[in-house]
Amino acid sequence: MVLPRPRTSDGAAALGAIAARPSAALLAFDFDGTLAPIVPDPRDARPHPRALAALRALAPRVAGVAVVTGRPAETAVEYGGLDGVPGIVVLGHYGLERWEDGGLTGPGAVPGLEEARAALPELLADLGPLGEGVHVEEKGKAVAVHTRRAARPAEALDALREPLRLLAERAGLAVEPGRMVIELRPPGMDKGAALTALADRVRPGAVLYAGDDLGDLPAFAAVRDLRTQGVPGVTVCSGSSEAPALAEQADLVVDGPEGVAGLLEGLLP
Ligand SMILES: O=P(O)(O)OC[C@H]1O[C@H](O[C@H]2O[C@H](CO)[C@@H](O)[C@H](O)[C@H]2O)[C@H](O)[C@@H](O)[C@@H]1O
Repeated sequence: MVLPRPRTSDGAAALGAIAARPSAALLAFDFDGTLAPIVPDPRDARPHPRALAALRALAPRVAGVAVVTGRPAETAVEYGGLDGVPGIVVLGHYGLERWEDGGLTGPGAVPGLEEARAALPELLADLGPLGEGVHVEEKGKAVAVHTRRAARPAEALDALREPLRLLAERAGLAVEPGRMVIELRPPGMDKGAALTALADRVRPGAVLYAGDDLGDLPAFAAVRDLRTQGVPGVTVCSGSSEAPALAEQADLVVDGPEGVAGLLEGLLP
């Protein structure tokens, strides 16, 4: 398989370094929209079969493989079949949780979440007909309000922004906007801090991070920061029409999870 060519010289140098010496590379991926194609019901999300197969094959050859996701870590492990990827680390809830070798670590109850949960039914009812099809994903340590299945998903999302911002402020939670979703989650962690901590542990010779959504921007910034410390890094956008801001900041844009699968296959011997 041929490797795609990043459009930046930094990205090209990093991908070249990874291909030349995979044993020193840290490869990290977002789950939904990057490894797993976007589907209407979050419970149906599963990795692209070729991406998962390539990840399994690459894992023993690299310094580290990680999934950094807004999902609870155990949900990503279950939906992704990630316990079949040797040595993988799964950082859930934007890095608050860590799953490794079958063990999970993370914080306990989240202050303010109960208050947010209790307020959601009335807040959604206030949307009127625009709210039909809007649904709440219960994530244990966060709640996500999804509009993908509404008749007018983008309009419903826009109508929810301010009420959810105010609710999060009252409850002391962070607002995480995404692809037809707004999440209320614990503050104080993001994918950038999660990736930085992981890189501190792995001490890679080069890093690749692939994502598809706004929540991945801090991880892109972490890759750029690693570059300033002399660690080559490449940011990859799993492209879609829903998150143009991410494509603008990526060294390499590929065509969704299928493109991510092709990239991983290109790294295989
Ligand atoms: O960090 P990620 O792994 O990308 O998780 C972010 C959110 O992804 C999920 O929602 C997205 O994928 C769903 C399934 O394809 C889709 O229906 C939804 O519209 C997308 O926003 C997940 O349900 C959320 O909990 C994650 O926070």
